[in-house]
Amino acid sequence: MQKTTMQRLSEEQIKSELSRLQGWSVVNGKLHKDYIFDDFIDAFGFMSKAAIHIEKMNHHPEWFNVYNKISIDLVTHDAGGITQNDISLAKTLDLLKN
Ligand SMILES: C[C@H](O)[C@H](O)[C@H]1CNC2=NC(N)=NC(=O)C2=N1
Repeated sequence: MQKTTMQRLSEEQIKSELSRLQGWSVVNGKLHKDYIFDDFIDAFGFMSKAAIHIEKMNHHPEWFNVYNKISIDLVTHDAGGITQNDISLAKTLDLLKN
């Protein structure tokens, strides 16, 4: 698998990206959002659908599911911070959620 070098975004760049996203914030240095679904089946369906895109992007979320809730944290481990890959994944997840 090819490794792409990704630059950590600056505080300013993150702030500007956040202003164009809905419901995302930075928590403990990671892009964070909680999604609420009707039930577990809906939440799990979303995760399955998202998994296809995640694999294609080769960029993986930290996520935690309990029943109808998915708590999502996005960070680029290779870069040790938030990169454009995290922004792209946030946008992809939001599109799949709606
Ligand atoms: C080898 C492979 O490209 C890396 O491990 C990828 C896979 N998915 C990844 N996902 C995330 N969130 N951060 C990474 O640094 C990362 N690196």
